[in-house]
Amino acid sequence: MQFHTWEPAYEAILRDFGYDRDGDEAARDELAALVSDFDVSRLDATGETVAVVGAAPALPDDLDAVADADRVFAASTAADVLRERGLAVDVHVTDLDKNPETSRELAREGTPVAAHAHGDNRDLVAEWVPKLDGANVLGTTQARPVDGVRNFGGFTDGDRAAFLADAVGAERLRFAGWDFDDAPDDAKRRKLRWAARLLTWLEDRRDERYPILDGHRDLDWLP
Ligand SMILES: Nc1ncnc2c1ncn2[C@@H]1O[C@H](COP(=O)(O)OP(=O)(O)OP(=O)(O)O)[C@@H](O)[C@H]1O
Ligand SMILES: Nc1nc2c(c(=O)[nH]1)N=C(CO)CN2
Repeated sequence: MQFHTWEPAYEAILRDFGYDRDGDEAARDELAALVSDFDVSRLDATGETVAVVGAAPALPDDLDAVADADRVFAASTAADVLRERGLAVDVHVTDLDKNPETSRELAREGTPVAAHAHGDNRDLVAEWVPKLDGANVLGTTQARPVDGVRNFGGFTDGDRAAFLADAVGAERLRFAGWDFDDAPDDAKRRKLRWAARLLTWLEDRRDERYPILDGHRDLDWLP
């Protein structure tokens, strides 16, 4: 997704949460100093079904879509649930705030880690990105992309995984581990609300219907 297409969504998110754009840009620049260019063609999913795996509490009972998929893009702690059950992770999408040791292990094994920098995880980026095998790190930002730091669209780890799958040519997206009604607190609920909005936008752009969005579709925020 071109940044000018993403930017209205980004600005709506900045407004809603009161995030500081300068903070996101500073985080992006710090990440850019730590990563090298990642060859995104390594993730090519043309013609494939990608499972976009979120970390809803019911994920362990929702693994059929994962087993059926050609590739698995796992968000944050969803990667741990999959690995505990012997299921492969093809990309780990994370802002490093929950399971950075898993990111380190995956990158060491050769699995790409899409590591995201924003204004509220700069300390984590500084601490953990240098510990990851740099050959397997794809730096991402929600601000304007620079150098090796890319913006495929998306906000939470899970919806960023979906936008990444879209960007690398996935023919079909399947969702596992998503539940917009099962958030532990209000902050998470608000973030999931944006995840639902952004996925509604994605399904609209791709002319698809994702059952996880039933009862949660929202395009009213689009300028
Ligand atoms: N009920 C849910 N609770 C938590 N995450 C969910 C849920 N449903 C879907 N997800 C998706 O799973 C992703 C991973 O969840 P997890 O709680 O491990 O991550 P997180 O590191 O707190 O995510 P983020 O930093 O993006 O908020 C979320 O980013 C979200 O997109
Ligand atoms: N500035 C900022 N950006 C974010 C944040 C956050 O807490 N602050 N959280 C995210 C997903 O949890 C994604 N992006």
